[in-house]
Amino acid sequence: MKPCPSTTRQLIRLRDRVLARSRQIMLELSGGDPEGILSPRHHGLILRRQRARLLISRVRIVAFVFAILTPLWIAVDLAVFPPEIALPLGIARLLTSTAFFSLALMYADSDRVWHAWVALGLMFLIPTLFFLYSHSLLAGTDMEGVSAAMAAGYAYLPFVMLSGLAVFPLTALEAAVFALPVVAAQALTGLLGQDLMGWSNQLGATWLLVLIAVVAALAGMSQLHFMAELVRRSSHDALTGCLNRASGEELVRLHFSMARRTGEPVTVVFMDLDRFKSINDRFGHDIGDVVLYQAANAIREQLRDTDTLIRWGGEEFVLLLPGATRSDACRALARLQSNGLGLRPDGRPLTASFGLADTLTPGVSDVDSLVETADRHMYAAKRAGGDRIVAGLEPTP
Ligand SMILES: Nc1nc2c(ncn2[C@@H]2O[C@H](COP(=O)(O)OP(=O)(O)OP(=O)(O)O)[C@@H](O)[C@H]2O)c(=O)[nH]1
Repeated sequence: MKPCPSTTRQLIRLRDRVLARSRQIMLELSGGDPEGILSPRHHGLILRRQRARLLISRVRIVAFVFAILTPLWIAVDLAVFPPEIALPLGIARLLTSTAFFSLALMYADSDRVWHAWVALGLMFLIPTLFFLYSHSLLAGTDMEGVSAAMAAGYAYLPFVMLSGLAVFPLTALEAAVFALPVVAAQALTGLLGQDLMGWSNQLGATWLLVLIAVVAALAGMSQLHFMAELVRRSSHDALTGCLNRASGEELVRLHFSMARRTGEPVTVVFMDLDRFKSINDRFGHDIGDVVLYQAANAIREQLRDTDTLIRWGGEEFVLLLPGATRSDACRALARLQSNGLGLRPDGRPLTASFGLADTLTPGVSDVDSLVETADRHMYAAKRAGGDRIVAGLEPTP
């Protein structure tokens, strides 16, 4: 007996709702980012590069502002201090300003982590040296009234410096490393008897400085946490939890340049699910989404921790296999094919067409040609009927 068409439609609608809800629950449980699709190593890599870029740009802005502000105070020094103090202080200010200007020009387009650390180190070193010099100059002289007040102002420079820690997204350890020399310089002036505040205030001032450093470091840490979350969200595809195309492309470029430097191979696999449109057409878009999600999961489970799955767009994915030649990748993909990518809603196996290229493939000279070659091979697999791997290694018929 043939089932009544309206009952069939109702059953399909019910199944759609159940599957859509289960997909939603799965995504909610995983926070939209099923753990492991993107290894922490890769997420860390992108975050580190973006943070380094941000740190360097902030250092350069702050350095530029201080390069302008530092010499402006020369007029005040000349007005309140005697020439034997105001003149060397003025020269120190000009040197400090020049150092800040140089820092503002450094590492313009860099996203290297060690560049960011060097820039931050200089950012704190330059005013610390100025503080130590100005302090030793002013501490040896007897001053009263406005001059004494202005001289005491120099003693507060470390407080300004350490509150500036809050501007930078840093870990607790990094904040401690940058804050420690400043606290040490401030304590040193007290130990050497050069305190402009008087002994009674010096200890309390050092303690206050540490507290300010801790609070500023907490602000920097919360910035870092916020940034990590933003990077995670902006770099992932919400449906499958894979890296999205923009971040994926960045990672492919990064691995390509590392492979060029080290001579290690890296393989890019273009993968396109076969006849995916017919799933949407027959069973609806929500079921199509579930199939996509399950396929991404199936691939993830079979990847190594160092491999990355990127959703390139629609039902097209890119697999990035660092350290693998095309032959290695073919073996991994053959395993993937035999274990399967999940089922189509009608119960038949879901298949895909794979196109490969590695850094040793003839004609691959840059990252664009690497991706284009893999894409071309994938289309060759598609033209040949799908459900196959084309690596450019096959004997020509
Ligand atoms: N459900 C769902 N479908 C999507 C999504 N992104 C793209 N698609 C669909 O994927 C289908 C891709 O269709 P085609 O490019 O014709 O590819 P195909 O049907 O897989 O055919 P072959 O690639 O030749 O095997 C289209 O129906 C798109 O609407 C998505 O996020 N969810």
